[in-house]
Formats: sequence, structure tokens, C-alpha cells
Amino acid sequence: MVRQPIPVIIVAGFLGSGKTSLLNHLLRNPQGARIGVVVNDFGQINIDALSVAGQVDSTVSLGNGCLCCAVDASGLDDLLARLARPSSDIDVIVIEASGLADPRGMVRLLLNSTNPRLGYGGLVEVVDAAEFDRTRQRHPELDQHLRFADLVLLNKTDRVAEADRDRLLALVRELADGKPVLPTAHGRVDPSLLFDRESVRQRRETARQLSFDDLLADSHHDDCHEHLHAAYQSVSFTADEPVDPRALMRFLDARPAGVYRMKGQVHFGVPGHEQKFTLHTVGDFLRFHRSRWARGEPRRTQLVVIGSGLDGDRVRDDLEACLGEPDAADEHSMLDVLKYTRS
Ligand SMILES: Nc1nc2c(ncn2[C@@H]2O[C@H](COP(=O)(O)OP(=O)(O)OP(=O)(O)O)[C@@H](O)[C@H]2O)c(=O)[nH]1
Repeated sequence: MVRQPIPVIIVAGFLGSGKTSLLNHLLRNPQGARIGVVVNDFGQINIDALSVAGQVDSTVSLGNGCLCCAVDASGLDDLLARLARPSSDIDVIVIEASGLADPRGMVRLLLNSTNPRLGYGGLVEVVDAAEFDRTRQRHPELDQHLRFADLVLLNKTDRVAEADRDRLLALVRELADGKPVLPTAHGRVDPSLLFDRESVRQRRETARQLSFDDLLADSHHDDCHEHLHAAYQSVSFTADEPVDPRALMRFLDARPAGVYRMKGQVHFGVPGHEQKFTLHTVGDFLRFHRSRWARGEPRRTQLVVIGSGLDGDRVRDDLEACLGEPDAADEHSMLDVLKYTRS
């Protein structure tokens, strides 16, 4: 079975916004995933709570399978390659960008990476609700960072009054230009929003075929607090009829506001392209992986769309409108899909 690339998630945000708190939260709630963590300084990572098992070069292996590493930007490429080696057995990598760094360089580095074991997992921008107005005054570039992020966490909402929280949410949503914005306290976000639990499971149980129930279960797992789920929605879509590739690409080009991730499989059924196309989107990032259908596996499209502030009926209707055979005279209907496809 082809191994799925390891998603690499970048956590950025200005000084003190709550990046380390988010990281600690993920490390405490790894959902069965082995998390590789890359930080500039792991002094603040809650290593005690994780029982340190041993130390290797500049990395710290933690008892629960997590790995922390200290690195500067120039060593990042090598370090990621090292973490992605099968022997490290890592399912997801989280990089904490230093407080002042512009995260775009790191995103570019990942998107341009030729390492097939690594995949872009998204840029999460953490902002401090209590300091938002002052930070924005001091660092006008914050607006750009918000536009560039795939997911924004408006953190420290416990430190602002409700009316202020609503004002800030509306303002940050406007600045983030359609990207999902979630209010959080102490970085407590549902980890399944960031990790593909099904790909973790696929990596761990390679013999087992993933069912659609598994995909859905990923959006409703039980070991996180209920209130974490309230902040985002997941919309599922399934269809036996083939999908028109051009119509789907139009949908993906103009993803509905609030969509953070899409995952699942697509059945185009176009002659010569009858294989299974596994779709993965994070923010603006889009990728298909082409593979064979398993023996007896029904050829159907099954998608989960995850985001915040989604209009579920609208998403379903828009996807429904993508069903149908492409125009028989259109020889190049798959061209745009193939541009984003890795076999
Ligand atoms: N009240 C409150 N305090 C928080 C919250 N999130 C983080 N903090 C506190 O804010 C301080 C900074 O949080 P960190 O998670 O270290 O922030 P950071 O972005 O990693 O900071 P730098 O590494 O300095 O950039 C710490 O004292 C946290 O305990 C929150 O949601 N509410």
C-alpha cells in the first residue's frame, strides 16, 4: 500500500499569542498519532507531563511517542527529512514558527519540498484576542499573515468580554478573507481538525480497508471535550454517480467560505481515469492521489468537508451539482485534476 505523506502543520503567531499552549494541548491529546514537534526553543513545552524517554542528537523523544526538536530555519529541510524517515514512525509533524518570523517562507519551503514523504498540512495562525488591537497597531503585517493562514485561532477569548469577543471574531473573519476562524482558550482546539486520523490509522493498520464510517468517525471522535466540536462543522457527501472533473475543479477553485479541510475519495469514471482519486485540501492547498480501487470496493465518491461557519446544505447542493458525465467531446476534461495529482 502506498504510504500517505506525513502532514506538516505550521503554527505561527506573534509573541505570546498561545502557540506553545496549542502545541502542549496537541501533545496531551495526540489521538493515537505520533507527533513530531519542531520548535526553536522547547523550554516551554510541557515535557514533564509527557515523561521524557531519552535524548537523541538535538531531538527529545517523549514517552508517548512524541518527538521534540530544536532547529533553526536553515536546518529545517534536513530535520524534516530526518523526521519523515520510516524509522522515526511519525504520523504528523507540527512546526512552531518563532514569534516574529514571517511564516510564508516556511510554507513555501514545504510546498516546494520534493520529499514524497512530506505533505503540506496547513498554516495555523494563533492570535491573542486580548492584545489583538495593540498587536495590529504595532505590526500591521498581521493583516497579511491572517490572509495567508489556512486556519486562524482567536486565542485567549477567556480574557475578553463577550461583546469584544464578537467584535474581534467579526473583524478577524473579515481580515482572514473567508478562512475559518475559531475562538479558543489556551489553544484547546479539537486535534482532529488538524490531523487526519484516518491516515494515521491507515499508516498503522495498512492491511485494513478504510470505510466511509471511519471517515465520518474521524470528525466525531470521543476523547476530546464536547465543546471543542461546537466551533466547527463537518459536512459529508456521498454519491454513486460519477463526478464531472471540470465541475469539481470549479467548486474547488471557489471553495465556500469557512472551509478548512476536505478529504475523501472521488470517482470520475472518465475513460482512462477510472481509478480512485483521493482528495486532500487544506486552505488553498489541493492535492489528489491516484490509486487502484481495492477488490470489491464500490466506485463512489465520499467526501468530508470540515470548516467553521459552513452552510452545510449549500455545500451539499454545490457538490451535488458537480455530478454527471463530462461532455464526451471534451478530451481534456481531466487536465486540471491531473495538474494536482500525484500517483
Ligand atoms: N488567559 C489565557 N492565557 C493564555 C491563553 N493561551 C496562552 N496563555 C498564556 O499566555 C502566555 C503565552 O502563551 P504561549 O503559549 O507561551 O505563547 P507563545 O505564542 O508560544 O509565546 P512565544 O513563544 O513567546 O511566542 C502563557 O503564560 C500562557 O499560559 C489563553 O487562552 N488564555
